[in-house]
Amino acid sequence: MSQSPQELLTALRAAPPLVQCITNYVAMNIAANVLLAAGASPAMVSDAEEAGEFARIAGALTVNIGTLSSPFLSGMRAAIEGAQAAGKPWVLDPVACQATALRRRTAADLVALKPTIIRGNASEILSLAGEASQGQGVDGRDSVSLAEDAARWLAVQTGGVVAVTGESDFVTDGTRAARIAGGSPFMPMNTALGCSLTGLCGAYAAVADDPFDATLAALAHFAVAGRRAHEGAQGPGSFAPRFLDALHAVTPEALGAEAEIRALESVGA
Ligand SMILES: Nc1ncnc2c1ncn2[C@@H]1O[C@H](COP(=O)(O)OP(=O)(O)O)[C@@H](O)[C@H]1O
Ligand SMILES: Cc1ncsc1CCOP(=O)(O)O
Ligand SMILES: [Mg+2]
Repeated sequence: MSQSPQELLTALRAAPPLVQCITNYVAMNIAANVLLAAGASPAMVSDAEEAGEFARIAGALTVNIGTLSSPFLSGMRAAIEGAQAAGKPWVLDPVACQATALRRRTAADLVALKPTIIRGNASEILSLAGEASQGQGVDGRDSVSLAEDAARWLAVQTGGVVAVTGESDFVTDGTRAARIAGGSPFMPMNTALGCSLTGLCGAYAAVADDPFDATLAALAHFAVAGRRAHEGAQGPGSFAPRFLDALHAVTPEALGAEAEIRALESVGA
């Protein structure tokens, strides 16, 4: 039986999950505040000496290659091993994976470890699937619809869930798929909101039975809060605090009522 975003937000607020975020220097503060506002408990723990131990006690792990370096990578590997040993979900954010040989190689190595969820913009998901990508550094430059087949292929390869985000979002586990509408054009003008959404996917995955339901709930929470925050915002600056407030103010009932999730036909059903 699938769990709705309303049920999952109720569960998350009842028992805030501990989410280990190995994320980039740009995102650390923003993502922590986003998770706290939504109702989760973030911890930015990345050193290899403790990352594996921490992953065993966290509800979920998120791994982000935004400011990639050897120490970060060692921490990621230790943490993934710890999460997998403890049966905890882990989420990959392949930031700018199309940009350099190091990023392409690292992202491919991490994908081979079979993340529970991969969340990226369309340019990143295309690149992960070995297709041409127009991404410019960390910014997506391709449409979500162009990356849908790449996402399905990647989901089948990993056995996990793949989320492609942009003006409207797409989620698939290779069999099921859905689109989520909402958000705000000010969101891509605020750095690290994609990274923060990856953290929130981890939070929902920690409380959900099924990572597909968790991903839908996280994306819907962002879409609803983004749409609410857009009202009255003058630009990206005034949007940012409104967005944090909206993440916090959205109740499970409002999430259920305002989420615009459209299920697509199952492949092979
Ligand atoms: N033009 C847009 N309109 C509405 N929401 C958007 C738009 N672009 C991105 N978003 C939202 O911003 C969040 C971050 O997505 P995205 O910008 O694709 O990630 P990244 O920052 O990793 O490139 C997602 O919730 C997504 O739905
Ligand atoms: C600007 C920047 N540079 C390296 S990581 C990063 C943040 C990217 O965040 P997001 O992918 O969520 O926009
Ligand atoms: Mg990103």
